[in-house]
Amino acid sequence: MFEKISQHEQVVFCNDPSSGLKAIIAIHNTTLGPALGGCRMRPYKSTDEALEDVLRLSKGMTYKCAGADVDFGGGKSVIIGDPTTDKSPALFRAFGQFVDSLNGRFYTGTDMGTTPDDFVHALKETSCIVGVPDEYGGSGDSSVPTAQGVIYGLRATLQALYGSEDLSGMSYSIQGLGKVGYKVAEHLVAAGAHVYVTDINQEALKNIVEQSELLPGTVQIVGGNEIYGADADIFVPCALGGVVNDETIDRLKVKAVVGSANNQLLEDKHGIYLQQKGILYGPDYIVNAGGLIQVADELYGPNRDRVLNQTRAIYDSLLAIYKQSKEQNLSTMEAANRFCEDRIEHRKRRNSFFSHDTRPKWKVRH
Ligand SMILES: NC(=O)C1=CN([C@@H]2O[C@H](COP(=O)(O)OP(=O)(O)OC[C@H]3O[C@@H](n4cnc5c(N)ncnc54)[C@H](O)[C@@H]3O)[C@@H](O)[C@H]2O)C=CC1
Ligand SMILES: O=C(O)CCC(=O)C(=O)O
Repeated sequence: MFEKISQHEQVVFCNDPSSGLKAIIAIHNTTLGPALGGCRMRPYKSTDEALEDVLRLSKGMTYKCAGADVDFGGGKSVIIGDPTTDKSPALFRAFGQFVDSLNGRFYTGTDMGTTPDDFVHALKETSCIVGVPDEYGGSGDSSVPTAQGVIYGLRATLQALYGSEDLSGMSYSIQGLGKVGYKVAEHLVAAGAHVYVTDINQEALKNIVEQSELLPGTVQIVGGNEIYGADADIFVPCALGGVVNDETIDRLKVKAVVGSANNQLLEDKHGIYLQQKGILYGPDYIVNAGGLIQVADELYGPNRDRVLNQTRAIYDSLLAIYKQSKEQNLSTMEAANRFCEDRIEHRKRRNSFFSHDTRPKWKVRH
């Protein structure tokens, strides 16, 4: 086990038989501040699969926090269960108690399979919850700024590819029409684009088709596997991670991959393969940082303008990473990783120079 978690500071297994909660919290690195990251709920096939996911996701959060320049570290949690049948107030309250037991080392909120309303129950047990609805003192649905950030990422990518950031007239293949993917699809169709969409949820597909009838762009539904070969300009993964892999890369006809899904590359080497194939990759943790920016900002007192400005900066960060990758002949993922690792290293030196006990410097509202 220690070999498996060797890059992480702490991993907590949470078991509450009375509510049925089985969860894992992983804290990857707290150099920049207390760990922050959402909670994913999935019917994982095994504990190993859940552990693998939470370890990868929490590491990604360390890089995402560094890339977005927020004073938090990398953490994430997963609940093993089916989000359509296994949710209950008791389950989220039990989860909240485990989060509280970490005494401010870990803050959490929504991710795939969970919604802001779920965390209203957890909030009764701990103040270390972010992204609950406004009426509960939170900053609301973090998928709104995440989707905005994806749109800035798409604009920057079009700018890098074609010298124009105009979204219209282009085509996009979107995988997953959940909280983030749906908003991205809606925005693109409203801009006059053609989108190919796929989801395992038929209701989400029906909704976007109905919505598109009122908008200038068009929507075409494709099968789960067909999305990889869709004749689109940009592939926009907004569901699971690991979708850019040995099998799918050969099928991609797109010029770029830019989406919200965490850990899109099965392994970092797939970023190099994309580069070799002439496909521009927008590193996921740079593109999808909008939600993180909002929930991190919430702890200083929510301010929508501040969040919007910081989310807009995703455009510039991405262009800077594309430039660096070109100049240094690195994949865009390698360029992004270097940028974030430098920031963390720099802060590590400052932390130890001043003191070991200055975090956290904000007061959390109760
Ligand atoms: N919600 C947020 O603010 C953020 C989300 N992300 C990432 O973005 C991705 C999407 O997140 P959310 O929209 O919040 O999740 P969600 O649970 O609201 O939506 C996910 C959607 O993907 C669909 N889906 C699942 N498996 C699929 C498959 N094999 N093929 C096609 N569709 C499939 C689901 O039916 C659902 O509609 C996740 O990887 C998440 O970690 C990243 C940063 C922030
Ligand atoms: O969006 C959130 O609520 C927290 C940030 C996060 O978990 C993520 O960016 O994956």
